[in-house]
Amino acid sequence: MKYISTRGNVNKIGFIDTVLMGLATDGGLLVPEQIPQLSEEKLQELSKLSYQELAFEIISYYVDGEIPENELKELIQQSYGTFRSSEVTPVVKLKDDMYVLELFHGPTFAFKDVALQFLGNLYSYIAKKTGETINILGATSGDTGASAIEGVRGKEGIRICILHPHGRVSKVQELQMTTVHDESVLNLAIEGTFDDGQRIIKEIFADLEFKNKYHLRAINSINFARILAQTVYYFYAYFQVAKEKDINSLNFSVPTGNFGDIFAGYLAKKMGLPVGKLIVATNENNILERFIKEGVYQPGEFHSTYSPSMDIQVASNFERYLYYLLGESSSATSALMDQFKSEGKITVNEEQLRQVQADFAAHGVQGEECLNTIGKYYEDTKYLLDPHTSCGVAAYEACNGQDEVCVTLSTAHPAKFNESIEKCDIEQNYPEEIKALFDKPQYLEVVEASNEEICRQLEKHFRSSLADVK
Ligand SMILES: N[C@@H](CCOP(=O)(O)O)C(=O)O
Repeated sequence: MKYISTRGNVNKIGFIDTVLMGLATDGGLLVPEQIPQLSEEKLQELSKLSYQELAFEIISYYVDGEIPENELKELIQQSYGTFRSSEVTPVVKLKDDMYVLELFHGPTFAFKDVALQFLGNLYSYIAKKTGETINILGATSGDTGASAIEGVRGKEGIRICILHPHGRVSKVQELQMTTVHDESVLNLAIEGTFDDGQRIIKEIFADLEFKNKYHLRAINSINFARILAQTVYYFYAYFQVAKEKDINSLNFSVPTGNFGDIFAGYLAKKMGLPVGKLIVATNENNILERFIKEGVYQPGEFHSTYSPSMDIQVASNFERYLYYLLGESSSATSALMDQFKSEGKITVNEEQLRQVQADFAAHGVQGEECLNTIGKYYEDTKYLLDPHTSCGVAAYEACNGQDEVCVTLSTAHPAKFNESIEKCDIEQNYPEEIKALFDKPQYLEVVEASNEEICRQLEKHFRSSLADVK
């Protein structure tokens, strides 16, 4: 298994180099040269496995022997041993035709833990094996930050810097990131939006001299390892639903911001999992909904919403999908990404739009609809949705067809978004870990959202790594 760039200007590399490269050096995203195809018999076999066993099987296709089997198994056990549910990502039935895939049983109560517990351990493994210096740079709209920090804190030889948009994440999200008192962790609250942070880190990664000097590594879903670990739970959910229902295919409704989570579902489908519709649920920041409905990918006005983790205009993983939409043509992908840079939009032709609509359905959820859905499901089922999951459920209601069965991805625990839940007049019980955050001091720096300022901060934080250069 080798990896190539969506823009075609990176020599083929293996799995560990892919993890270390993060953003491809030509500015594109790394993808597997060929996607493994699983037969029906293989799927049958996989359906009998525990989450950890399944993760091992799926991940092995992509690691392709670069990590010895027993060590990969150990990495996976370590990563999911921190989850509060023995099933890791349990499936809960809410309606006859709708299940919720609970992805929030990890240490920071968000779906990001599923991949970032694994990636944190993987980075630590690579650091130990190869002596590579791991200085992580990431951007968050709320959930990735805490999850990434939790995934690597206390691990020898790893430092991390996370950018979050100042005042635009929920209080719990902010506390989860900023109450970690560890000299290897730097939290920068930027005066701007998540898109500013994501643009800045991508520009810094593209400055290869700076990236190499400070050994910068990616933790966001630009890193293919993130997508890979997230693919596992689509398989797991499918197998759990298939155990109790006779299904030929299964829809998934996915709260979507950076397009990484839903792209993992797209990858599972390409591997042969019988996925029906992949439903993109957005909030008022609906660039993806507009693209799927109209074929034009163009950022709109930024909105602060009840689901802050999805307050994203430019979705990182969109380029990975574009590459497949364009028949795996790196020259066509580069041309469209160049056009996006110069004109600020991408328009696909009618035939391509038909393909997009065969791959995805979409629904943009407005604030009121998000809160009403939380209220309605709480009243009807006593199940409390967080505002992101609520967007997913509202999108299932809008897009799931008759006789179709859907799994909605529950991306976070409602306790992370008390501001929104309180608006629904619902009182919730907070997990002890979250309650405890409110008594802790915070460590963060509020900084201007400029490349110069962020580089200055990184030089300070990662300075000692210069001595470690191999
Ligand atoms: N929604 C994310 C934004 C970053 O996305 P990622 O999947 O690329 O890490 C967040 O909560 O931070």
